[in-house]
Amino acid sequence: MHVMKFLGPFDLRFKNLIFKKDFNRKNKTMAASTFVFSITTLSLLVLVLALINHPPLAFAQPRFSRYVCVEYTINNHTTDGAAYKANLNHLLTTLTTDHHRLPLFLLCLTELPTMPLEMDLKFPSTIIPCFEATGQTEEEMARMGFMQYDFDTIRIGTDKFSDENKVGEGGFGAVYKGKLPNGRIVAVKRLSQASRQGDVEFKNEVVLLSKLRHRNLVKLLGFSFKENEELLIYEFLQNASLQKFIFDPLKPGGLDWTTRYKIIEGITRGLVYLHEDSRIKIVHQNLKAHNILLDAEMNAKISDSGIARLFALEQTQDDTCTIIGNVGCMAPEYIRYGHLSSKSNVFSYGVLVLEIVTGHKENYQTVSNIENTKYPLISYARRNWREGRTLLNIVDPTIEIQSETTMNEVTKCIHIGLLCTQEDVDERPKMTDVLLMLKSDLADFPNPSQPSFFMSTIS
Ligand SMILES: Nc1ncnc2c1ncn2[C@@H]1O[C@H](COP(=O)(O)OP(=O)(O)OP(=O)(O)O)[C@@H](O)[C@H]1O
Repeated sequence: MHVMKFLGPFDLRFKNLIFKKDFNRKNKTMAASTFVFSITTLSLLVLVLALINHPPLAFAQPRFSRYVCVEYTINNHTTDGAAYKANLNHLLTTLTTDHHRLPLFLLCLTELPTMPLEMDLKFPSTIIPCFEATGQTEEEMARMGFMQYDFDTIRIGTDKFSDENKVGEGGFGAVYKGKLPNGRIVAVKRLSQASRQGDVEFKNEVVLLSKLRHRNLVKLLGFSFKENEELLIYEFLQNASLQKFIFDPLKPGGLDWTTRYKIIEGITRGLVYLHEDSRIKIVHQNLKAHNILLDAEMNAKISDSGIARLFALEQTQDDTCTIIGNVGCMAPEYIRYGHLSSKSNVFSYGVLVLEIVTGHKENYQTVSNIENTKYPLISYARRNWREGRTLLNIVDPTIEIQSETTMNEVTKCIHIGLLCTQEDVDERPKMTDVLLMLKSDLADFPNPSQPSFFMSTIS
């Protein structure tokens, strides 16, 4: 018998599985019946199936607390069925031979596209672990320097969530500047009604999110909840959000090129971490200038990473994902089919880079039908690029291009922006490629293709 010690944390819950029929959880020897569920990510599916199909696993973590009898059959193979099977086999081998490699393997699985799958589960056959909410001990949390704060302490620290302390309001709720008893200044996000879920689930998700740690992500310091209230406590960023600097007409010339380039590099590194290096892979659901916060030294930090997970319980079976708040610039495949992947993030990143270089906001519009979404900024940049016009047509006039280095960096960033906003998802670079491009010679860059949605927008 294999005894597996799961080193976790794995992004695995049954919360993404929506059972159409209820079953008697107490009865461990259920009569055969069929359950259909949808699942939002293939990696989750693969691991769930691996677990389902692998009875001899025993788990050290308390989260695997119940056992049910399951045998599965897959009814609905899509075009990704082969990849799924190969990965499942690989995963099973990995599980049985070298569990230390599992986290890496999971990262590789998550490169597969997000897709809803329908499956039938048939009961009973073998005993398998069925996991519930992740149990994180107070000790583990303390080790991470992560805190559950007393609600009244935070309420007092924000002067009862006073208007004077309110620094902004987004789709997830209002944000307040606050002070902890140790004197540390923090930002407190008071989650709106829509985010509510069970206390345990909320805590588990937040603990998971707190493990996202990178110098280009806004640090989640802790959380607090009481009755109907849920709070997230973040490090406070003195310079608030990037959009104020690049779009605010009252701040003309607020950002020189060196600072803009540093911000672009920071966003790139933050996304590389989220997509490839973090223990849980995160596709940012709403990448936009509002969600890039700046510290006192104008270092960029991506905010709201993974926060949509807190709302995921409210997904319906048909949703591939739920967007909350004012959306940034969405990729065409997301608008058309609801497909969200790391490559949709690459698209939004490309838009962000073009916005930083041009100082103009991408006011994309969906005219008459979603096939006809127009991206005026991308179209404008692309047209100028194709026709070989001078950089000055594209670049924010407040940027002084005095040296060859600046000229090179600006040109590179426009080129990267155009590559990232290609319509074909496969043609867009990965964020690791983008990071390399920022360091390499322009001559090595491929030419951006001419996608159809831009054609329809060129007058
Ligand atoms: N950690 C923080 N430090 C300082 N200010 C912050 C912090 N987090 C948010 N803010 C301020 O609060 C504003 C609202 O932030 P929030 O992330 O809630 O919404 P948003 O990004 O504007 O919109 P959405 O929720 O739709 O993404 C930000 O624009 C910023 O000015």
